[in-house]
Amino acid sequence: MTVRIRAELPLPLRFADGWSTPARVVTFDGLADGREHLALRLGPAVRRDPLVRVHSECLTGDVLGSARCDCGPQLRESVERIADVGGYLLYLRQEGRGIGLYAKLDAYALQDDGLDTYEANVALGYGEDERDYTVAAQMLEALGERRVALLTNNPDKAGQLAALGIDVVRRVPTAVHRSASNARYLEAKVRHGHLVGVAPE
Ligand SMILES: Nc1nc2c(ncn2[C@@H]2O[C@H](COP(=O)(O)OP(=O)(O)OP(=O)(O)O)[C@@H](O)[C@H]2O)c(=O)[nH]1
Ligand SMILES: [Zn+2]
Repeated sequence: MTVRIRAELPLPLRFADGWSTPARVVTFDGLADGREHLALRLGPAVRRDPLVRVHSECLTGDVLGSARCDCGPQLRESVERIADVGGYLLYLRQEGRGIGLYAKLDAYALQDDGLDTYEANVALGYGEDERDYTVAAQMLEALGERRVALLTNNPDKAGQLAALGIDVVRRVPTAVHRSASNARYLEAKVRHGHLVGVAPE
């Protein structure tokens, strides 16, 4: 089934500190997994290579302000940077690197006993990272954007999108949002190939 835009409408954003930006939210029909993924269209319209952030849902970090990860600050940084130059934020409903919210919280309990974020997933019987970016590629195609600059430190995300037919012309690193509470989480990401704090070559 071809993926099509279902609706697009204004969704002005205002954050707790008062920073605000106009935005448009886009919904889709026909996405591969039938879940309610969203795109936000932000900033000026650009003719080539929009800046795109593919953000996986993290209820604890994005909504509640959990300091165990860097998702909340990355989401805010992404919205601001895309609003500056023009592009999209794709908000994918694959919580906990695809294992779900309760399983992620089970994994947190194991992390408190000494496992890292990836080992904890495996101890629970899941893959280290179960995310699949098929729906992100489908959303970009429906938006008419096959060439993008991708805001990420995660080479797997860029690699999966490229394998799905999206031309990632540039990787744009995100800032490092380090704190005492998320330091071990970020170190585990680096051990698994994330380019945290590394500029693209
Ligand atoms: N299973 C699991 N998922 C986590 C944990 N901490 C954060 N997540 C999830 O990880 C996802 C965010 O992925 P990250 O690896 O932080 O970042 P990324 O999006 O792959 O990489 P960047 O694009 O560079 O930010 C969200 O779905 C979070 O819910 C954890 O300890 N265990
Ligand atoms: Zn998080």
